[in-house]
Amino acid sequence: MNALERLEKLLDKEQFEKIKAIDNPELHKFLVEWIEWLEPSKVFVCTDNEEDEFYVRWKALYYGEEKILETPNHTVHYDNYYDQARDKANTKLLVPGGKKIPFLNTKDRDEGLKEIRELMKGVMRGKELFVCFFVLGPKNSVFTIPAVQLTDSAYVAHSEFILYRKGYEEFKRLGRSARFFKFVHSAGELDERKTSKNLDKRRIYIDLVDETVYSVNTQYGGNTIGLKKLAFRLTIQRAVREGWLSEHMFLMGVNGPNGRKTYFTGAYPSMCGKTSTAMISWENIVGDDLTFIVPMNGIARGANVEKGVFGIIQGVNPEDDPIIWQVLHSPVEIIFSNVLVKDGKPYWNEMGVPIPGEGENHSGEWWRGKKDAEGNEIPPSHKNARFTVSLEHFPNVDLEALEAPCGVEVGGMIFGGRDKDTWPPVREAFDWKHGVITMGAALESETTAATLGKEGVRAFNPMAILDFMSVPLGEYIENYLEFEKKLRKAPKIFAVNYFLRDEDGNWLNHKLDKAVWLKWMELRVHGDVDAIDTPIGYIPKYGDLARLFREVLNKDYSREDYEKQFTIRVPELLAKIERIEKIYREQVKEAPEELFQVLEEERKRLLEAREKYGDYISPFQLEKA
Ligand SMILES: Nc1nc2c(ncn2[C@@H]2O[C@H](COP(=O)(O)OP(=O)(O)OP(=O)(O)O)[C@@H](O)[C@H]2O)c(=O)[nH]1
Ligand SMILES: O=C([O-])CC(=O)C(=O)O
Ligand SMILES: [Mn+2]
Repeated sequence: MNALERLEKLLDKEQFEKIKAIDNPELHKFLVEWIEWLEPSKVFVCTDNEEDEFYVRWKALYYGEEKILETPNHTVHYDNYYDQARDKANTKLLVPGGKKIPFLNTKDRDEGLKEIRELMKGVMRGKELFVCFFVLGPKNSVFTIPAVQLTDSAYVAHSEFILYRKGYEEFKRLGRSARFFKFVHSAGELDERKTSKNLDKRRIYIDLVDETVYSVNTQYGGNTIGLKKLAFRLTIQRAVREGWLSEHMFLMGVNGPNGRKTYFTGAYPSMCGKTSTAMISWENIVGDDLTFIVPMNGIARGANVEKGVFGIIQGVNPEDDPIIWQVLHSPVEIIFSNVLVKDGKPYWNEMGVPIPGEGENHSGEWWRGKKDAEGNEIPPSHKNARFTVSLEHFPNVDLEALEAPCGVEVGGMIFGGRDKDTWPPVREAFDWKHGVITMGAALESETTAATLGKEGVRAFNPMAILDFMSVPLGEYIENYLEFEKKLRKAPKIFAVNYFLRDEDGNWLNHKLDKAVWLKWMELRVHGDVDAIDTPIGYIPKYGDLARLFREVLNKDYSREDYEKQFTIRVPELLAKIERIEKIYREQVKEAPEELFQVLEEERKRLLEAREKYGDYISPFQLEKA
């Protein structure tokens, strides 16, 4: 019996017809093998029909994975108290022979496949399996990658309908020529709150050979939403093989003088400001998490991989995030996850309005002062609580850019992280190579609640992508350096730091100051303002920033603040070069030789400047020079 014949026996006629309409034997084989193995009691195949999407939304409520909130189209979903973030330890890349690759969590492919298959045998007994088709990137474009998702979580399927473009028709159109990704997910056994129970058997295994990802005994989006961080490992591998970039970056349009619009991408680690930057109300968001950048006719062109936002809700307040606030209070389709709910209304930490002292949250029934099993006080919502919503609902979205089959020209690329004491708030690289190495490859950031484990630890995180890296780092950086050679005009590279603090631990910048840095970078892309030459790149002149603070935020910007923020901190910068060089020499090992040269040049410039001006160099001193 061939795969299609076996499928005909397994599926209802209506569901079978939907599969039969796709002429792809590889797909049929994958489906039949997994459906037989998972043993669901029911299978539903989603086409691009709206009714199928409604069916999934309804099932999320029916099975209790989501609950209705007061505002129409709003629901809440909870993950297990210990399943609130990405599980790095149990996320493994399956590679033949289990080859050790520095900084990557690898496992022998045969062993991994065997283990995951055992964990998944019959795991969907008594459950409904959803077969869903989506695409990464805009449809029918150079960016498009089709993907099929099998999941027994209606919440996961529902999230994907919000976040990705539908792909059933694309699968039909492509037939046998589709080079598609495959995702198999099961939430596993659920407890009475409908959250994954067997967390000790939580596994996320990425098969790089077969471009397939398996995820079991977890529900948290970062571990389960196939097209998000699971697909990301696969697209990084493809990008490096094919010579383009697949990045942990937002994509946004910054509005310059006289109606000019310049597109920027920005790579900051999880929970470090991508969404809050791309959402600035007077600029235009295209994407907030994942961007493909492809060279076309010598121009770097970017596209959002997704069409929705799985964003952090903590700290969203009406003053700093008016647009997100407005969308979260309108009757558009939204899934709130791991927030506090009281009388059908969602609440979250630091929302800028009073929060009830009791309700239901990620820990179950909650009251202020409640402690968890470890004795920690449980806040109203989890730090990594999120909202899931389509971008089309945001008044500041650039829909044309979102759907453009050729993407948009990338004018600038920004790197940044949580750094309390080393980098200034914004600076521009001397050139592509300088930026890629001293800003991208040298990125460090403090760990956050987006992953399980300790927070606030400074960690090496090149290009904000280390958690998702799926090829040896040296190859990844080499691909970046090569990328410039395919371009007539390379994007300018910048670095930002929103998280500088003074000696007492107070932030040196307000959350909205980033809006000013963006305007400055926009002007620099077009050569409209001068800058100060420093050992680590170009920084803004005080006068330009003071004018922009006035224009953009209607604020005074003092010379004292400027001087504090933009002081060149030579000891910290030198120590950082030491750390980074050591990591690449001793741990990464196969890094391109250019990386060491560029770091060495930067060190030399810093040492010379220190001779002349001392350890802490005022930007005013450098401006005069
Ligand atoms: N102090 C300070 N905090 C900020 C600033 N910008 C953002 N944050 C905080 O950083 C946290 C996360 O920011 P997001 O923009 O949602 O993070 P993201 O980079 O989109 O993260 P992922 O979705 O996990 O990839 C929130 O708690 C914000 O309040 C800033 O300029 N200063
Ligand atoms: O993938 C997730 O869990 C959410 C996210 O954007 C990140 O952690 O970078
Ligand atoms: Mn992210």
